[in-house]
Formats: sequence, C-alpha cells, structure tokens
Amino acid sequence: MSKSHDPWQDAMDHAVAVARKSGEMIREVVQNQDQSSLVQTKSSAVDLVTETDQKVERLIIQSVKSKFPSHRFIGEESVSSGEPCILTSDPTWIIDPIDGTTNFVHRYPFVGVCIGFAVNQQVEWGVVYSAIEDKMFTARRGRGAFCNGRPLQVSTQTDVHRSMVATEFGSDRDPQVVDKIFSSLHKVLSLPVHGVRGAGSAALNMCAVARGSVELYYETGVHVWDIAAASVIVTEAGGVLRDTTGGALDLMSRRIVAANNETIATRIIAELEVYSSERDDRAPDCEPE
Ligand SMILES: O=P(O)(O)O[C@H]1[C@H](O)[C@@H](O)[C@H](O)[C@H](O)[C@@H]1O
Ligand SMILES: [Mg+2]
Repeated sequence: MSKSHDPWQDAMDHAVAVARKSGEMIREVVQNQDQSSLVQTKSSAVDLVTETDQKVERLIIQSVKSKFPSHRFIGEESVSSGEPCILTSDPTWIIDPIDGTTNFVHRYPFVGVCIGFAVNQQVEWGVVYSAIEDKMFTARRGRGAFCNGRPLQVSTQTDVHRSMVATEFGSDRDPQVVDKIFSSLHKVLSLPVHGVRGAGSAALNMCAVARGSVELYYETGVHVWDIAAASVIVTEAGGVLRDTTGGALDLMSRRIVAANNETIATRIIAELEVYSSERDDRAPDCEPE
C-alpha cells in the first residue's frame, strides 16, 4: 500500500509532528517559567494540572480536527472538563498532553507527550515524545517500535532475580491504597529484584520496558491516556501487556503490567496486590453521549 493510500500512516505522521511541536512548548516553559505557583488540582491534592497541559491538549486536538474532521478524541484534560471517555469502534485519538505533570511542575526531566490511535478498539499506532530528553518513541501495529528512528527491543532476561522493575506511587493517598502499594513493593523488592525505579510517567516507564532498561512496569490507577500510545510501543518491541490480575490488559481498567516476556510477567504478578480504581469508562463525568 503506498503511503498516500494509507490514512493511518498520514495520521501517525501528523501525530509525530504535533508531538514534537508540543514538546517544544513544554521545553520552553520548563526553561523559562516557574510552574510551581500556577498549579491546580483534580482528583486529589496531588493530582496536578497546569495551563500548559490544557494548552498542549488544545493544540493537538485543534490540529487533528482540521486534518481529520471525522475522528474522535479521548484527551486527559477534555475528560477532566466533562467530555466522555468512551472508546467506540471509530478512529479515536487518545491523548495525554503531559504524562508526568508532577515532574513537569518540579522540572524533573521526564515528561511525555502521548498520542495513541485506536480503530475498532485496537491501538493501531502510538507516539510518545519524551520532550526534555528529545526522544521520539513510535510504533505501528505489525511494523516495529522505534526511538528516534532506531529499532527497540525488550530485554531477554528471564531470571526475575536479575530484573529491574518500574512502578509509581500514583496520586491516590487513601491509606488503604497506599498500604496496598507498599505491600506489593515490599514483596517485589524482597524477591529480590536488582532494583525498583519509577520515571514519574506511566508512558515513559513503558518505553523503558520497550527499550530493555527495565524488565517490567506495573501500576494501578493509571488512565487510558497514560498507557494507550505506549501499549503498542511495548508489544512492537516484543513485550507483553497484562492486567495486574494476570488477565488480558483492558485499557479502561486502570491496571497495567508491561513486561519483557511471560516468565517475568507471571512471576511479578504473583506478588502484586490486586485492587481497583473506578474504571475510566464508568467515571461520573464520563457518561456516554
Ligand atoms: O497525571 P499524569 O498525566 O502526569 O500521569 C500520571 C502517570 O502517568 C502515572 O504513572 C503516575 O503514577 C501519576 O499518577 C501521574 O499523575
Ligand atoms: Mg498521564
């Protein structure tokens, strides 16, 4: 199929261009403005949003609407202002303008612009631009995963005792949730594994799995916009995706395990506390149209 007859490739090329432009906006703010006094909160006192998150999302959605007027959107900040969070079979752009907003506010240099594209509820391609590092992660279903054009491959490690694991503390400070986070962490650390890390961005942790820097990433409480784009980057790099229950990944379930292989995934999942956050497609401000 030639490029001009491949509308999904046109859409992906557009996503790469707009993610790069978004990254330039983010870098400009990080270099020249202090965001710490301009922060607002969403679901909890530590779930942050800034004007830049909103500006970047508007930039992406407006540019896509003008080129692909029939496509639908799920965007973190649009859902936050009451837009529906329903994945239909229509072509849908799934956008997190800044994955790692807390990092952005603190100038901790890991923030990702995430753009995923789903058709028939399957992610066809994903773009994650690590704006401060200037790393463009891309993958299209069936066509491999890349960082700045170089192919990505997950780690070949199968011994959990030689593995590096990534996770996050999230933004839910309910004491019962915090207990479960620490219980899982305690068990994983005590296996033992070589180490536990966290980039502060679900998408960049998943890209770390894709490039072989960590064997596995897990988290409960993520949203569809944090993981959709990076999901295809992980699988195209040879990795596997699971729910923390061990079942198949459900993009709306708010639970994810991304691993280099089944052996590591199964071994770590056995140590994880399973608990639920309200599904993305069931939240009160996410009712169907
Ligand atoms: O809200 P943004 O888009 O910055 O993303 C979230 C991260 O992706 C999570 O892994 C992480 O645990 C946090 O919940 C973080 O908020
Ligand atoms: Mg996010």
